[in-house]
Amino acid sequence: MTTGTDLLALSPVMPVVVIDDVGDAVPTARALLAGGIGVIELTLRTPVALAAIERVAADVPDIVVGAGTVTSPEQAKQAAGAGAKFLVTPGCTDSVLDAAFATGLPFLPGAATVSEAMRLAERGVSALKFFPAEASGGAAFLKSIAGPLPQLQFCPTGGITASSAPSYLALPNVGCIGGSWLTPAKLLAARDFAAVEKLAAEAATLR
Ligand SMILES: O=C(O)C(=O)C[C@H](O)[C@H](O)COP(=O)(O)O
Repeated sequence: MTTGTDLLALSPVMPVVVIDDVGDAVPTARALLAGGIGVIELTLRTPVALAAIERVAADVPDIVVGAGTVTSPEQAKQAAGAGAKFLVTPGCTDSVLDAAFATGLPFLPGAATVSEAMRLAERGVSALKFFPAEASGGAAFLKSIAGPLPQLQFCPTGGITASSAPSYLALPNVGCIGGSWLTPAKLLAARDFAAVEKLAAEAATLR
């Protein structure tokens, strides 16, 4: 996997995961993998996120682990150092984009408007995260821009559920969708990894 476009092809759903207890990282990754999802985005929203990436990279080599919520150049560097195989950003600035390019990792920069998407395309990006998807116009927005921007592929994320997923996945410019519904905080707090595996198995058949 070398480009953002390769990243979109890994799975119909990119699980967006918030880890509070670093001990949950490996069992969560194993549960997703057992359910048929071969990719995990660990968000840099908690103090243990980088350690969680390190553990998954070391202990669950069969899942492709990446870092989400990358909002600064330093975080891009740190995530790469921790063993992340890809980066995802909710939006994008020039400095974050430069730092992401510098890691050499595939990455999905976030965009929510046509102009943001065009600016990223000018920088050579062809796979983007569309965030926050539901709040920014949802599937109808992506359908509208497939005509003028046919070269761009998206991973819409934000407010998507198992029931709204098919309307996104049916679009020609959607490579995969992102969502946190496979790993709800409640299930992780209860360490109910069997339930995570079940949600993953359902998500794996979405496309
Ligand atoms: O953390 C990031 O980098 C984000 O951009 C936000 C996440 O992608 C969404 O919070 C996931 O959306 P939900 O599935 O609605 O929970």
